[in-house]
Amino acid sequence: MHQTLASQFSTRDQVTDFVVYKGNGVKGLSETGINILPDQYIQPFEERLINFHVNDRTEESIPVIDMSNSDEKSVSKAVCDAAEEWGFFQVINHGVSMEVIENMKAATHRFFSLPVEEKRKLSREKSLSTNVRYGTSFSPHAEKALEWKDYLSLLYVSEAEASQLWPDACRHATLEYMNESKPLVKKLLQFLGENLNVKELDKTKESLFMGSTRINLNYYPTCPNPDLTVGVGRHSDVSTLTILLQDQIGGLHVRSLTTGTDRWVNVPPISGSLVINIGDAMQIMSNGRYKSVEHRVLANGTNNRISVPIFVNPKPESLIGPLLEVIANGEKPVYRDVLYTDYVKHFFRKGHDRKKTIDFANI
Ligand SMILES: O=C(O)CCC(=O)C(=O)O
Ligand SMILES: [Fe+2]
Repeated sequence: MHQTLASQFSTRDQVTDFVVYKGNGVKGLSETGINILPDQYIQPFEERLINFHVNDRTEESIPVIDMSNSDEKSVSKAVCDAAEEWGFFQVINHGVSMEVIENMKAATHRFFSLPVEEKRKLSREKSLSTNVRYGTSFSPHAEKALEWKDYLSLLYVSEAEASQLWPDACRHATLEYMNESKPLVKKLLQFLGENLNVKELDKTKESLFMGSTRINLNYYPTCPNPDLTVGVGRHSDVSTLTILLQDQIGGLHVRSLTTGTDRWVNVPPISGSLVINIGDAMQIMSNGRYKSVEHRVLANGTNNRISVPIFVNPKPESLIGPLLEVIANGEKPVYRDVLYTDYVKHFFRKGHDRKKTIDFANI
């Protein structure tokens, strides 16, 4: 028989202790069989799904771009158009093998299936490095309401560091997936750059566009009251570009820019595809031409879901602002130059808050 929340935990603090501090995560909480959502996960009314018009018809979603003939002008044009009009698209025939993708998904399940004592070694309190962190929600200390998600976040520094610090359960598959996706990342950045008059992805531009990489393994367990909470709250990414692998469960929603009103579209899972989105750093560098768009993840009442975003970021010490190539023609800059590390700190200081992070770089 399922335990109720009341029989397992008598106070709100006991739930937080079990999930956040003891390292059980929401996965552990879900697996106790609780059938009532604890208070701290109840999102404010305006953040709940009921308030959004979501267009579920698959023909009204983000573009799907076939990368198989990527030398053709039509492909780079489709990428740049999608970056301007949606800020989000899916790619198929992208060059990352199905085997590598399946191994990455299996590795994610393998990591989250580890005993709590193993995962907890990588918690904020215990991890040997800030570059490797297992946690839950987004910033539990800064959030008004918690989010129904656990994660492992890995900042890539070098193969040597990864082989020392990354968990055995997922290290090999994660490195392989990151390496295989690199040509795709470069190609997309080349397309987006050329369209902004950046002639070449030289060393300086590589460091600015893709100087550091973070990969997250996300786990969204089954939730007792999915309508009252979220998997991830509305936010835009702080990356240059994000490459997202999602499984077949679905639940990612993207705000639609084209319809003007507060409309959202569902991103339907397509087997073998990768979801690409523009992040704030790219919106700033393109002086607002490419859009870093709000998205959110629903909690799910019947299934566990996983996703694996690769955040392709500027180097932390990079100064990011509208590119000279963009403003050379007299275009007025709408963002100031900011140190990327300051921008990221600003993002993590608070809970998810829609598109507000980018105001930090407003002129
Ligand atoms: O799980 C997903 O589909 C998206 C996750 C996400 O938006 C993020 O980690 O920034
Ligand atoms: Fe995101």
